[in-house]
Amino acid sequence: MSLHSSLILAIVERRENSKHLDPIWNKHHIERVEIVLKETLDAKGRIPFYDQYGVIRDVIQNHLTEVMTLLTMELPSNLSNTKEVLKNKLKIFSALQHLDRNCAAIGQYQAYNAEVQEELNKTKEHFSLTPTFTGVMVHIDLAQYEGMPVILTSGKMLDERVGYARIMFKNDIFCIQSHSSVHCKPKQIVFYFGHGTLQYPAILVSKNLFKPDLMDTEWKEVTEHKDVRVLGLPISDYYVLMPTVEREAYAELISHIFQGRKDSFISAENLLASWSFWTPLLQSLANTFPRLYPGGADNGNMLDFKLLGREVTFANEAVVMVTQDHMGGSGAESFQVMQGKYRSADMVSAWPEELIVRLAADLQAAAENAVREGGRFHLALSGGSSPLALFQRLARHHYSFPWRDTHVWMVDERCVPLTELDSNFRTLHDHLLKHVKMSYFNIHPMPVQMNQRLCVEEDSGALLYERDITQLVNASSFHFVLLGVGYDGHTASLFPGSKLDANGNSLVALTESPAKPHQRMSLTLKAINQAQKVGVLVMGKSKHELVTQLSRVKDNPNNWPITGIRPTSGRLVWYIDYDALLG
Ligand SMILES: O=C(O)[C@H](O)[C@@H](O)[C@H](O)[C@H](O)COP(=O)(O)O
Repeated sequence: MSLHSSLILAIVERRENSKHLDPIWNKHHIERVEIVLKETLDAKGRIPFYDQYGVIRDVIQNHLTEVMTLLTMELPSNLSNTKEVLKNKLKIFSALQHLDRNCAAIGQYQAYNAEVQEELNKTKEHFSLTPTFTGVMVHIDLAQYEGMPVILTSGKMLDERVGYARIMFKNDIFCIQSHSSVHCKPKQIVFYFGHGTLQYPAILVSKNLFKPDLMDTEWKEVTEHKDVRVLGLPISDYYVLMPTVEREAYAELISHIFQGRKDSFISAENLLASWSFWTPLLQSLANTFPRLYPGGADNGNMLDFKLLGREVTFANEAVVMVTQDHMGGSGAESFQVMQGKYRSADMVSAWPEELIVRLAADLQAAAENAVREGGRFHLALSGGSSPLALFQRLARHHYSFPWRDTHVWMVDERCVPLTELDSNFRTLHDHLLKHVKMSYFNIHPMPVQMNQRLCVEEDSGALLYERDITQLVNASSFHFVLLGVGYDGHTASLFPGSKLDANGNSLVALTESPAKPHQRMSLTLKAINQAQKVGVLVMGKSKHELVTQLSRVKDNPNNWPITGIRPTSGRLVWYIDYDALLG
């Protein structure tokens, strides 16, 4: 057995050997899990390596992720069956919720940049955005752990060198008077990997939780110890278990972790799963400026972070404020939302984040209005990448959105099974629907798969969808249709060159896309133009050319399908971010 596994197996063994743990190892009892590895050292001398990877790839992606999977995986029937352990760990990987930059707070110790300039021979203008500190919140999409945050934290140049995994349990006892009595105290289990105040590896269980069994001889209870505090509690408040035989492995492993050594027993599959889980977070953080911290005890509480719903932010205002100017942004006017006209319709423009905030607010206002007037809100949503930030915003910030009275329809769909990553419905589901409380009956995916085949005319999927619209939506007029626009001027799945009028009176049609997947189902211009409000969302520098072109062309739906969007009695609003508008 390799070093790494022998340390971590202690965690699994404990889980397995304790009859007390099984019933409380779930979201009902666990408040949160914290997995922490703090270092006091800097990255000096290792910069050519470190600057490419940063704290996430260096520590979080391997060591701390490994601890996380072992703490949360289903226990194998036989611990020495490495295949089963691996299978169970991979199950956790596939249940991890996608991470974006809101899920992490990042920092960089102040001297780091000078070290980079020196070791990489960079000029004084060079600024590295590599984080040397991070706190990340992860959620596991399993019924057992729903809503239970797992927090992974690591950093260089912190106040002490310590590593532990702490399971904090909910305290369901409401203490009225004597707060110092034992049952009012925090309930936690700490797998202490060493260093820090305790110095030796140990498992600590709060006395108000349960008394751990000593079923094996590998662990013994320690009752005599120095008078120290461990994670907020005097050591006398814990049952303390120590390994009986001084397992060299612990000491060695810890020193490997602190030296940043990568060798461990983790299988290639495991490594790949971890790599692909962390990559999107790194990509989304690529332009984020880390908070600078002085290092050591001087950090005070400036790296404390808080969890706000699904977001992680630093708890205190930054001491070193970094303005957008450092990033080449344009400072003061960055928060303004501008109103104007575009193609003789209304236009709202702002920096991406403010634009999404505004669009989400407009959607909520439209929803509340519709529900007030008629008890229902019919919303049709597009695919594509632009609305993702909107979906996330709605899911994370709009708790008073009237989802119960909202019907969600699709503007268009790719002819692939709804579970495929390509499917517009799948994207909508993953980023919005599964995070809000909506009735199944109000969710209307397009029937692209019927009779075990995809988008075949004779199966009449388009007709079926049209019938649903006519039956449920008053005068087949959606309250809000959200569109995107493609580089070739397509909107929904209505592409240049396809005879759009040929759809006549139909509301839904099968169409062909020049790009894969070719077959599509789409609302027609007629269906969209009957809506009460149509929003077109255009984001990103890469759309600037298109926005300029569209501002010049006349309405010509056959060449530029988006120009066919002219709501008959409704209102059209363009939501264009500054990147797309100004380039
Ligand atoms: O299924 C789709 O792809 C669409 O509904 C499509 O009309 C989309 O809105 C545009 O192609 C813009 O896509 P982006 O937002 O990814 O640029």
